[in-house]
Amino acid sequence: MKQLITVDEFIIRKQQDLPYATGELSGLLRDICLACKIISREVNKAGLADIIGLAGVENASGETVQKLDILADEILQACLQNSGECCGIASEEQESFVAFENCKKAKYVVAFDPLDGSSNIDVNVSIGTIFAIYRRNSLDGPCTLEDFLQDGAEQVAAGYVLYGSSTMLVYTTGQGVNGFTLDPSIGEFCLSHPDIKIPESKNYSVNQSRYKTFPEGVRRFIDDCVEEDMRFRYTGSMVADVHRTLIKGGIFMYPSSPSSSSGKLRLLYECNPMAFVIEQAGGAATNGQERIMELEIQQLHQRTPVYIGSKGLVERLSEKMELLPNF
Ligand SMILES: O=P(O)(O)OC[C@H]1O[C@](O)(COP(=O)(O)O)[C@@H](O)[C@@H]1O
Ligand SMILES: [Mg+2]
Ligand SMILES: [Mg+2]
Repeated sequence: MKQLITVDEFIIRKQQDLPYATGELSGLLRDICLACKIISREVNKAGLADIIGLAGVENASGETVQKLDILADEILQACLQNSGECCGIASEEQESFVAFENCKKAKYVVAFDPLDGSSNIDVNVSIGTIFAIYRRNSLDGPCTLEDFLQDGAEQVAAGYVLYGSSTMLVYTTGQGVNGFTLDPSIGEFCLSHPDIKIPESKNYSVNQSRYKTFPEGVRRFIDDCVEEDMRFRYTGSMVADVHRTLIKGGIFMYPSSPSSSSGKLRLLYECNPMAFVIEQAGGAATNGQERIMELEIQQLHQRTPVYIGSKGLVERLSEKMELLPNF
């Protein structure tokens, strides 16, 4: 029988490679895994329970919130608050960050998109959770806004859980990327994709229906993709689109438009964590001019255009954007 390595076992082994590590980050990663297993269970039976549909409110980004967005947000917050390793959280579904009174001495803060791709919930297309972990600037008192407003390059760990044909955890602590598939019969994430490297390939992923609104450089790049018979794929869930890009290679794009000069996706809990994963797998992530993980962040829900994937394609796109005026 093939030897199973659970994510807990994997984290413990990695921990032994770092003699100075105290186990707090490992504990935090395990708490995120627990929360995502609970979310996965809820997602799988969502059609049977009364949790599909609109929550009747808008979030800080002005987007419609679904009942499952709120449930996932509550599950993550509860698991992290109970963990003792997390000093506070920032979430897509909450206007401001939450400082945990019971864990003022904890070293880490976590930013997350509790449920990504929520427009796909009611049609059974893959959705996910994205998370980013930062070390606090100072351990005095409760966490502050500045603890969350750090460059993506300061991330200590980041990753996502994809609720797809199987549930999968993919994460990095800055030493490569590993993927774990949830075995529902034993309730454990087991190592299935060790040391993931993103290949170069001819796949592109973008919301084509917005083509006319894209900057000219992006339009010409997409024209080349069509000309070269590249494979087009787009689900409308960033987690699913970036995961496919990670495994099969290619580029995922969410450009700016005249009505939204910063695009749609959020830097803190969508673009930075995905950029960390993709870069650690050998790929690249840019806003068209600068590396995503070096962008200055001033607000929790700040948006950015994003072009992310295989290095060669991201470089080609950046060159096109440099040559052509923005609009
Ligand atoms: O419908 P559009 O404009 O293509 O946007 C799709 C994008 O919006 C998102 O759904 C935004 O994320 P949320 O569902 O977490 O708000 C991404 O997952 C996805 O890439
Ligand atoms: Mg999202
Ligand atoms: Mg979301």
